[in-house]
Amino acid sequence: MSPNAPPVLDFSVFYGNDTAAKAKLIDQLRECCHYNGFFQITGHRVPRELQQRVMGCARRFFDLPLEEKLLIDKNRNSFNRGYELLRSQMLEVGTGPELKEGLYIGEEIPEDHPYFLQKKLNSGPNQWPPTVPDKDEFEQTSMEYYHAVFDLAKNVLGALALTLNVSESYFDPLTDGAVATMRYLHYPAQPKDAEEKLNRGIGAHTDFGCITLLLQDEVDGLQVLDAPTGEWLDVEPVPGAYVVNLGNLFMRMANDRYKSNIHRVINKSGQERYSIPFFFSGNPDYLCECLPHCRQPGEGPKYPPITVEQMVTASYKESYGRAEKYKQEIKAKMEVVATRYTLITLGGPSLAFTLIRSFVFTLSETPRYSLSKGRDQAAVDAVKHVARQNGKPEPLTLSMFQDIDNGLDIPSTTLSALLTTEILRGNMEDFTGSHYRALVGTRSLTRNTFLIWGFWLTIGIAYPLYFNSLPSYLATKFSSSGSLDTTYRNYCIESAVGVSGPLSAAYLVTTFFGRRWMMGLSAIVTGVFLFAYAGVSDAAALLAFARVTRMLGDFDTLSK
Ligand SMILES: O=C(O)CCC(=O)C(=O)O
Ligand SMILES: [Fe+2]
Repeated sequence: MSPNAPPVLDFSVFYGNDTAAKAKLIDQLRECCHYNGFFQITGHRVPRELQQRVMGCARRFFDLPLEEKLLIDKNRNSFNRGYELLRSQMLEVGTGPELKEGLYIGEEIPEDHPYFLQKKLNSGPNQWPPTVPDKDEFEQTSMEYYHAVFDLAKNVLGALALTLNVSESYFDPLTDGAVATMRYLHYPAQPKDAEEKLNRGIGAHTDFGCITLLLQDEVDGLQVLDAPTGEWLDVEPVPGAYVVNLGNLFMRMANDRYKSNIHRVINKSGQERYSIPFFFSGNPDYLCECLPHCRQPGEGPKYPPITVEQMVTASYKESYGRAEKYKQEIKAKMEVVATRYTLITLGGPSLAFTLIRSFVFTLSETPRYSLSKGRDQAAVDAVKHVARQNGKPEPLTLSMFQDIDNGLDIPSTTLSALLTTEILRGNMEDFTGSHYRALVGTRSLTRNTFLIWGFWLTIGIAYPLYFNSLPSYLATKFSSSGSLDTTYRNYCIESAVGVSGPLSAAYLVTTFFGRRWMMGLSAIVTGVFLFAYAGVSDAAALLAFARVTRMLGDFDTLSK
């Protein structure tokens, strides 16, 4: 064992009459508290046989199938009792959720107990596993052990009082009615090649409460940070010993003179590891103030008074919140991957169909477009082509168009392409008053007109609601990273950029490419972008790609 590793001290002298030996123990404890707040004790009064029995309980519980352990899921109550799933907690920033599962047990607080009624810290009935073998023995051993370690914690606090040169009973107001939690912990054997940083049994942390008494099995993994050297020291398991460490609450009361030290667990042993920490918080209403002899004359306390309950609750919130946030981030990343796969699945076939449509099948320009360009023969050919494809007679001929032109007395010069202004004028003629009057010409026409307008109005409202509100609702409901503002900002940008799609399409179809090639080209570019979209990894690039594909989509629609 490295010389700085927490020393193993014989606590039995605390109970004996050898004052010199007791004074020496107190000095050693004081030194440990100043150094890093960690030490191990043997010679306490918790029987070895009870320790072995309780370790057996821990193993028995964790051997249960997951669904049976989940019957007493800790998330079902607010008083910190029950089963905690693997990877629920995350104490160290920058690591993954922790590779440990736990069972939280505390004093049996029935629902008519004042602590339960007043919703005091971690106070409520225990959640016992209904299917654990030897259930009665399980509950009885767990509580017997809890009370034995509770008493030991009081003794250790008595000894710590002596290190501060106050009476052994100094902490009685803290220990009377104290709340404590013990955890059965199981660290599954970590895969050999697992990345250490992401596979902590417990990430580097300090304990929240007053003091912790930890029973380890024979598998090592606990390490304490040696502040002066920055080295991680192994806290080797000593059969029957308790690893005692001070928590943040004690350090605060001691005005930082005594240390609550950083520690962690990495189970590299290749074996299952079990441990049972006992976290002694104290009476929830106890006001933690600066302890005597923890400041120089004239020196003020570093921290204002705080109750045990306030302090411990805040620490819990912080560490569980971190694990939750991490999981949300992973979820968001998974969503990006899922989007990629969706786009590849959709973009691939659409690109293939575009290529087939452009190069395998002969696609004619639409007759209406050809006519507007004065290409009557092309219009006739297109209609014939469609008829032929469908095995129908081909009734349309060029002379039919010429007859119509002659009948309308249109001079042959206008058979050439129409000017854009002429097309526009022609289109505007549709908007004369007589056309609108016809819409309400009879009762049934009026009814039908208003019904149709009503339908389109509803569709017009439903469309943006569906495309904008639903995704934004989903984005904010299921992802912590997306905010409503961001989602709407993105839609505004997308829609504004999208306007350029129809405008450029309106111009480009009048150029040399015509409608057919512009449609084909835009479909190809859309397909290429959909593929490229799939490779995007950050939010800004995703937004940019969404805008371009939306613009191309509008382009495509208008060209049709
Ligand atoms: O399991 C261990 O050895 C340490 C547990 C611990 O540090 C904790 O639960 O806070
Ligand atoms: Fe700890």
